[in-house]
Amino acid sequence: MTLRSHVNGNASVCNGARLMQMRCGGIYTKMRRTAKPKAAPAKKAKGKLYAMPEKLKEGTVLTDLAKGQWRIGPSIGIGGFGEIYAACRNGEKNYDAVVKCEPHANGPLFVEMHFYLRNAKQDDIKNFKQQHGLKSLGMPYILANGSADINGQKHRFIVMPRYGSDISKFYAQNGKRLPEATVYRLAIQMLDVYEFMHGTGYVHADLKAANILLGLGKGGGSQAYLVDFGLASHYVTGDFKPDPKKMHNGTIEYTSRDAHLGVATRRADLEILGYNIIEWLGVELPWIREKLLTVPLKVQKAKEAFMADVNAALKPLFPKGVPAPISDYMKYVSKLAHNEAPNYDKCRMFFLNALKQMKVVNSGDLDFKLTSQSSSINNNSPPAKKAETAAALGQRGKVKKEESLLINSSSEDEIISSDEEKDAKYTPRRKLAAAKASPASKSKPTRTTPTRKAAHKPVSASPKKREAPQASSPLRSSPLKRAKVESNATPKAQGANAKINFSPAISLRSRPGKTVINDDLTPQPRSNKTYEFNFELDVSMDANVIVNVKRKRKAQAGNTTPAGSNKTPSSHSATTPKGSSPATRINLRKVNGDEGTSSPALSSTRSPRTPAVTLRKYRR
Ligand SMILES: Nc1ncnc2c1ncn2[C@@H]1O[C@H](COP(=O)(O)OP(=O)(O)OP(=O)(O)O)[C@@H](O)[C@H]1O
Repeated sequence: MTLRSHVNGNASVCNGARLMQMRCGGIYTKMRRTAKPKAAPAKKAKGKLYAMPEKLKEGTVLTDLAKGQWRIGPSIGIGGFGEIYAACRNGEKNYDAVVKCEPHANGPLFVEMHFYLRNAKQDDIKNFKQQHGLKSLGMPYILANGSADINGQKHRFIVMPRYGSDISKFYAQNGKRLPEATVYRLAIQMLDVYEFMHGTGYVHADLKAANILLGLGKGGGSQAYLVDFGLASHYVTGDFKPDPKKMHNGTIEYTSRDAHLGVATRRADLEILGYNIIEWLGVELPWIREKLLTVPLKVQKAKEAFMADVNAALKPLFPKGVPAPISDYMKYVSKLAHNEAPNYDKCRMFFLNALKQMKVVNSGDLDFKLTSQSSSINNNSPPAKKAETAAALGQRGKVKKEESLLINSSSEDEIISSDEEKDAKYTPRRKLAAAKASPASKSKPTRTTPTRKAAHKPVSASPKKREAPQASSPLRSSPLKRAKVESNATPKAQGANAKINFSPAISLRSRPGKTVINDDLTPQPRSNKTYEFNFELDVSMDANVIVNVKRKRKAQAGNTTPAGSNKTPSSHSATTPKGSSPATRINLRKVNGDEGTSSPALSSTRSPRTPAVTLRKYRR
């Protein structure tokens, strides 16, 4: 079906595969419709919290807040909840900008926009480069922003410079590895971006090959840009307080230990970079090799074990010897305190020294061609699988873009906290789907290959350091009630020990390779329909369900039953044991059935009402 939309008076047409939102088992997710031409209405359906943006037709003109006009070109990428278009100033021919457009209610673009507006002004970037003796910096910036009414739906858009291919394409083309020297150069460039960003009080939290784009145009190939600031948040400078609402945010393969606990820290960014560079060297990360990605808690544990003894963890990954910069860097990161400012110069030196030894200059185009020398690094070669041809990749990327992100209602479904506010303006992006496949078999779709333009040559790190300000007014700091899960351990120890673990049977779902955001920026409104079910029954979950999670204070011995509850055998079996830590209580209610009916007379034909199911909190 073809849908007509109107943007600033210009008729536009959208058709074909669109993303639509599905809600299932209390989880909001999206499903991409592929072949069926009979599309659902572009407007979000009643009860759906997310909507993908309306398709912008080529030639559409958007007017930004400063009255600048931007002509939309072809679509060049689809992110989790938005679409990226090439764009140019109206009247010009050079599509050297991109427009990222999302429904107004989507939180991440709001976060990204404000991050750019506040912290990544072109002057700030210029000053940073001057202060640090850098010819270029892989920090994007915003050119314009605005709102547009598209097909009756309010959208937000930002305009940014256009970059080239993302490096996941080269990684996949090379059979899942990058040349060693290029890995080190990328690490240095990303540390530069981190230093700039951390200097503004924010962390990125989602570095991965798919979010690193080469510059566009002549010389652009020497600088990599870190994009997608939808997860940017203020880092903590005080106590380490795990936040259940943000646990496991990021891309599961690379999520840091702190992010698994919902805490934004600078060391977490460095750790994420560490996992990436190890992988770029052709090594399969242990939690990927062991196929743990669908269970975030297992990934979290594996990473904790990994970082607890970096030497021992790296050895088997590099049987011919662990590259010095990798072990030095990972050891350094493992020793950082959660609120400690990293020594970026020191980190860059690990990689610069390695480049020196390899006699590779840290300038000129980044080389993604794998030679026998650059691929001879001592690793396990998990990607012993054949390198994929560019053509095959292009095909695969295409297929992936259209694949269904279908969720099933298994016991791994995410639990949505009932503590969430109802009056929030922005909707968090919960990209949760039943992506069971190993990420090893996945890669990002191939992007449009750029033509080259401006010349930049990066130079090594400079001596000047920029003081990171105190995190005072977090853009995404939660105004919401948070679970108190602090431990008494020291901040550093807390990073490793403080945890809330749900039952493995109710683990948070992850999406290998994809960013997952469980944030509280835009709490989910409650559904009108809730269902009650007995935990021990085989329940079909193909219905809208709200699962309210509440933690209780430590129950007194012999008084673990919620007052007035009709306990079922299942809830008895899950009662908090004497002396255990506060329990997690989950209420499951059904509204459009026999809500409030707990008559024993009905029990022969219906499930008994289960007012509360108490789960035990895991302790180490
Ligand atoms: N400035 C840019 N220039 C060229 N391509 C871009 C640019 N920004 C993004 N892209 C392309 O669009 C894709 C999606 O962009 P981005 O990651 O910012 O979107 P997202 O909705 O936040 O995605 P995600 O699902 O990774 O969170 C990128 O992988 C990249 O290929």
